[in-house]
Parts: sequence; structure tokens; C-alpha cells
Amino acid sequence: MSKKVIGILAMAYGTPSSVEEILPYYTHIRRGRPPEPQQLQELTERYEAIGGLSPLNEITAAQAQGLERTLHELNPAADYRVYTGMKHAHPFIEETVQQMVADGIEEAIGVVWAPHYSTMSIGTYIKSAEEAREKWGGPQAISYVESWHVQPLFIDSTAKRVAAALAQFPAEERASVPVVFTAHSLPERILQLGDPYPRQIEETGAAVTAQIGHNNWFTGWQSAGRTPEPWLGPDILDVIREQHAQGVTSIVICPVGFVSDHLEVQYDIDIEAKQLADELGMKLVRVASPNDEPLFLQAVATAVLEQAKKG
Ligand SMILES: CC1=C(CCC(=O)O)c2cc3nc(cc4[nH]c(cc5[nH]c(cc1n2)c(C)c5CCC(=O)O)c(CCC(=O)O)c4C)C(CCC(=O)O)=C3C
Ligand SMILES: [Fe+2]
Repeated sequence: MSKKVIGILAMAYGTPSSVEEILPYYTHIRRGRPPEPQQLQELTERYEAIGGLSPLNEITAAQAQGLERTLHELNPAADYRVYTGMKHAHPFIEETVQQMVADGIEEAIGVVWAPHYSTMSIGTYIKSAEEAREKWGGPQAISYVESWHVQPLFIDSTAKRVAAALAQFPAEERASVPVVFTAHSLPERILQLGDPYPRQIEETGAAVTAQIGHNNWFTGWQSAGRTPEPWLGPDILDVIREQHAQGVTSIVICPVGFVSDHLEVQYDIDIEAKQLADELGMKLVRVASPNDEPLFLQAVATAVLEQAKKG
């Protein structure tokens, strides 16, 4: 008897795959409102600064392959097929759900390539998937992993990478180096909605630092939107200035709200924050991204299998 195929809807942010696609991509992020020429120019220049385009789509593809391989290793009795659907680029979540229906997938698990739940992040991916499911009349059921921010193997994977960053400082200095866990800022109004996002980022930071016995840590925000409404702060650039004012000379930044190398990591931290640190004479070390690291993929695969058990 052939095994029933279980579809995994792995959802990622997406990035333009050519310079021409930057405009439609940016327009999609802005819910159909095209950016001003000046804004488009600035975004294009940020992509140029990291080498022309982002490595995100290749990394998302490698993560999907690695996730499928890891699921088979962890549970050889079942047949898993990982499908990638993106929020702001092709194949969109809606297109991928249509493909799953065409392939006869009846049962599926949804998971997002981001650890922390917010109504404005993971919540919107799930909403897109559910709208697509209604539109295409299937898969019959998708059960979603809502967050995996304290999944033990994710904590192990992050703790190892944070420890490797701290190891770049002499042993006697390490305790005095603050580790800042950052995530993409969101509008402050999520707080009135009781959104779990800020608390979940704290929980990841607490678990990681407890594991490596590093007490000097806090959270910060990055990549806030350039809109008039207030966004969650403090911004990482203000954190760096504040630490400098307090006499701190070294800092480790762990962009724990992201799981890949891409624009928000390679530009906002590696270029912009690094330049500020340089100007202030501070040493900044950024923690490596998980990308398709095996331990990280085991974490996400385990979260998927636990969700499959819950149904
Ligand atoms: C919570 C969150 C995550 C983490 C969770 C997750 O991964 O889902 C994330 C990830 C990412 N965000 C990305 C890129 C962008 N996000 C933008 C704008 C925005 N992001 C937002 C939120 C998030 N974003 C919000 C509320 C806006 C304002 C939109 C509005 O106007 O309402 C803009 C527009 C210009 C700008 O504002 O910088 C860009 C280019 C890339 C891909 C980078 C690459 O291409 O390498 C990635 C992984
Ligand atoms: Fe974004």
C-alpha cells in the first residue's frame, strides 16, 4: 500500500528575483499602493549594497529541501512533501495551495519560517493560507504551527551560534559583552491587542542565555517602518548609542526574529548598525543566521511533527 502524502505548507516572506521585480514586490508589501520613486530608489540601493539582490529565495529553497529530508529521517513511516508558498513573491501562498490541491493533498501542516507569533506576522500568513483553502476547496484541513520560539532544538541551535559570537571576545571580557536579541519592529498598536510577539522574543532570549549562562542580555527592535505611527522601540541604533554612552565597548547582536541571511540582517545590521558601531569605536559581532543548518531544521521538523500529532 502506498503511503498517504502529507503536505507541509512552508511559508516564507519572499524577495524579488530580479531588479525589475523590486517595484511589484514593494507594491505588494504596501498592499497594492506603489511606493514613491524616492522610496523605490532607496530600497533598490539597499539591495545593491548587499550585492544586487537578496539571497533569501535560495535560502528558503534550501530550507524547504532540508526540512523535507529531516522529516523523512525523523519519521520514515510517513511520506512528507514540502511546498513553499511566499507572502510577497511567487509562488504566492495562494498559488502553492492551488498546487497542493492539484496534487491531491488532503492533509497538511502549515509552518512559517519565523519563530515568533504576531497577528501582524505569522497571523497574516495563516490568514492567506486559509483564504486560499476556501478559494480552492482544499486541502481538507491544514493544521498550523503557531510559533516555535522556545522549541528546545531551536534554543540549542541559537545558543550555539550566540556562544560562537561571544567566543570572538577574550574569555575575561565576555561577561561584560551585552547580547541584544532583535526582531522586526511592528506598530505599537499590537500591544493593545494583547499580541504575544514582544513576550515571545523575551522568552527566546531568556532560554538561550540561560542555556549558555550569559546574564548580560536584553531585547531590541530593528527595521521599523517609516510611517508616522509609533513602532515598537528601542531601535537597535538607539540601543547601540545608549550602550556606548554607558561605556560599553563591545556588543553582540542576535537578529533572532529572522531565520535567514537577507536584507534586514545584511543591510540593517551588517551595514547600518555596524557603521554606527564603527563610528563610536565599538566592536559589533552579529550572530550567524540559522539558514539551512541541520540542528535548526531538526527544530522546525520536530515542531511540525508535534503539530501533526495534535492534528
Ligand atoms: C514581522 C516582519 C518580519 C519577520 C517575520 C517574517 O519573516 O515574516 C519581516 C521580514 C522581512 N521583511 C522583508 C522585507 C521588507 N519588509 C518591508 C516592510 C515591512 N515588514 C514588516 C514586518 C516584517 N517583515 C512590516 C510591518 C513592514 C511595513 C509594511 C507596511 O508598509 O505596512 C519592506 C518594505 C520597505 C521597508 O520598510 O524596509 C521590505 C523590503 C524581508 C525580505 C528581505 C529581503 O528581501 O532580503 C523579510 C524576511
Ligand atoms: Fe518586512
